[in-house]
Amino acid sequence: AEPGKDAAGSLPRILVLATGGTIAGQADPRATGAYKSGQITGEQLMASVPGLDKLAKLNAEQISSIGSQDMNDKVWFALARRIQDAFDKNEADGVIITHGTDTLEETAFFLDNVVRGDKPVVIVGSMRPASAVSADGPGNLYEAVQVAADPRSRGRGVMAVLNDKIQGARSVTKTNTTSIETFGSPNDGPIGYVDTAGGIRFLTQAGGFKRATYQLPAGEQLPRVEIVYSHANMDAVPIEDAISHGAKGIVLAGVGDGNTSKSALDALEAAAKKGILVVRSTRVRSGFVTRNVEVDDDKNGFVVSEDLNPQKARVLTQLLIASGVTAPAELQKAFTATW
Ligand SMILES: NC(=O)CC[C@H](N)C(=O)O
Repeated sequence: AEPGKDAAGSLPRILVLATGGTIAGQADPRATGAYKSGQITGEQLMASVPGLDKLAKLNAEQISSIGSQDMNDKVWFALARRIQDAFDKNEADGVIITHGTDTLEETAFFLDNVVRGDKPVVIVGSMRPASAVSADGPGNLYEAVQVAADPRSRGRGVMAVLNDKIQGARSVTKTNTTSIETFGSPNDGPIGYVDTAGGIRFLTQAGGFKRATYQLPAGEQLPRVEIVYSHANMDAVPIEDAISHGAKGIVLAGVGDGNTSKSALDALEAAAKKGILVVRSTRVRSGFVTRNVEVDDDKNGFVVSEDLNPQKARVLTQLLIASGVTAPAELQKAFTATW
């Protein structure tokens, strides 16, 4: 069969779940340079991109209309359940999520850890609103459909598609506040490229690292996990604050290789003794956090985030706490990607 089409020649069925963000944003005519996220629906978005109907049979549903700075557990759970249902009932061959770019990487990583199956899930956004000169949304959406509709995209987990690059949920991160060239994978680069003329070029095999799939916890909320950002002159106050507000886990956005001051370390050690899960990540953009280098993780009962940045380490910490995992070796293993 031709790529993207099954043996009978029918187009792949793509479910588009719209959540809001700049891709659905419009300029506010009263203020130059200002615009509002999430003003147009997924349906309207797709209608604005010529040629999509030749790539796939698209069906859009509106899950929310929010800027992704307001992304929350409720929308995450709704997305995860809808995607799983569509796959389990064979209603769709792939899913596209339209999303704001601010927390796109967190939603991608959350879904990568909870959705079962090998059908493609693509998350897409844009940096410029639909009404801007050279809006990047329509091109990104077209490329997202190309990727979601292609059988070679199976078994690759959740992928972010923006600005001609296909990036894995574990690696992808926003690197520039305003440029359209913002999403990068600092540790391992994109998993592929896509453009309207050349199609898709994957640089990696499908499959990738082994992933556990976590169950969604009952209720509409993940456990409270705080990120504490380290810096010069760091004291214990932010850690004590997190504990007094009921944090079940603390992710350290450490300096360097996940380091922090003596007083902050002492507070983290005390937190771990109380049963709070302490994960050392880093404020540094790239690299891995390594166990037992300057900090005695074995003695303190800490876990290191490896290559996961603080905001993704937070999501995994939440899922692990919700799953009742407490054994240190098992916790550490969950953070380490093995191929
Ligand atoms: N470029 C964007 O998508 C940013 C808009 C908004 N802050 C959001 O994340 O939804």
